[in-house]
Amino acid sequence: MTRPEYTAAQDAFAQWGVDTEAAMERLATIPISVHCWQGDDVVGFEGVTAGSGGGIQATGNYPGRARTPDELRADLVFAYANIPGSHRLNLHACYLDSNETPDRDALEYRHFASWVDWAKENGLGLDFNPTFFAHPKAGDNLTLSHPDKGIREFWIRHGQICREIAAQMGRELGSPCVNNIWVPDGYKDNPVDRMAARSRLEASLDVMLDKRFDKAHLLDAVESKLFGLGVEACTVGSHEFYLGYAIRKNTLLCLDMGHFHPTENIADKLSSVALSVDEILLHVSRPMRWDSDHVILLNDDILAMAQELVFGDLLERTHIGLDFFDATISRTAAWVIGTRNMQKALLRALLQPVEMLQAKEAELNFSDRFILTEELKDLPHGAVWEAFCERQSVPSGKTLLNTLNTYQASVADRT
Ligand SMILES: C[C@H](O)[C@H](O)[C@@H](O)C(=O)CO
Ligand SMILES: [Mn+2]
Repeated sequence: MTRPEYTAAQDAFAQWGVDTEAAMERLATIPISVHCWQGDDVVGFEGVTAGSGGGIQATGNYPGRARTPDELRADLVFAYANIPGSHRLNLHACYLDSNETPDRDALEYRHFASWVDWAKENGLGLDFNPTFFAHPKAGDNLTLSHPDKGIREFWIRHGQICREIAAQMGRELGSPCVNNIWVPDGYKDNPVDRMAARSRLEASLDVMLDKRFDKAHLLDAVESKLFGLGVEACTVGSHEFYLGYAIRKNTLLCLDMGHFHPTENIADKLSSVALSVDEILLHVSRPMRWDSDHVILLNDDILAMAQELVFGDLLERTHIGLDFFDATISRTAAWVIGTRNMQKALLRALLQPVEMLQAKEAELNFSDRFILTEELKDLPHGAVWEAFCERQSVPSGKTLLNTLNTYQASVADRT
């Protein structure tokens, strides 16, 4: 039954020429790649306790951390049931599901086969990431750019294996698997040979990415970063490095919202990058003073990002992934609320009278553009979101609060 609040909202938006039905239909088709690592504080299932390393760190000791693949999958099933639409799972190589303990250069598809079966059962797509951190051979915060050829070759092999695994995942699921490459490589203090380090990274990537795969199965992405804990002076894979690399090698470019100077506007980068690369991967995140990976809020940064995707007609060639991890709150709540915030931002963007706004700007009528953008903020977006959740059979408001708390209570005794 249609609620009167939705009917009123539909009329309010129609007065601006906006079709709420079309907006909801479009939103339902946008997959979000939910990151596995929010569920267990980036620990993984290798059975070693190396810690996340590489300058990334989950902080907090909230009860309920998933300790096994089965626990993580149960938590994910719960999370997806409370997120409207059909989505993807973004898996890291350190999340293998096996009784064996292969090193990173000995991983095989079969170590991840259970994830693929589970993804099939749950109608999910899979994305993948080689894990270049939390390993003795990454102890110097140098991997693909390490001066030691043996260490570079170890990580190249890991990267090659991960591409094979990702391609097979894509093949099995009939949906291209985005395999994202992020390396922590960098220097705490000012290096004196940046050129050598970057040349080594480039050469390693070239070898790793040499084999061609069908794009229907595998999409390679490279992720840049400004700095991390312990690599404050120089990150080898900087934004300029990877922007150039992605253009030259025709890979996706991954823009992580926490990987730039805190005053930079990441939404502003989308249109610039999209003119030179075919497809973009986003790691939607929330940095606070540094790459702190806070759970995303429905804030101006996220709204601006969603607006650029919609206004710039970039949804078809942008893969929306999430990258946050908070261990001070319920991890399943973090997944659900964070993912829904991304969707709410997209819905708000889809509910804008884009052509009207763009026409005002083209006429240089900045006063009208200003008046409109501010007045439109008062439209009843919430009623459309409620209707969307209802149609997708997921709860909202107090029911969602209770659902999240009940599940959290059921996992709180994990030690
Ligand atoms: C776990 C992820 O690979 C990692 O967060 C990476 O994407 C990143 O953003 C590192 O800062
Ligand atoms: Mn990231």
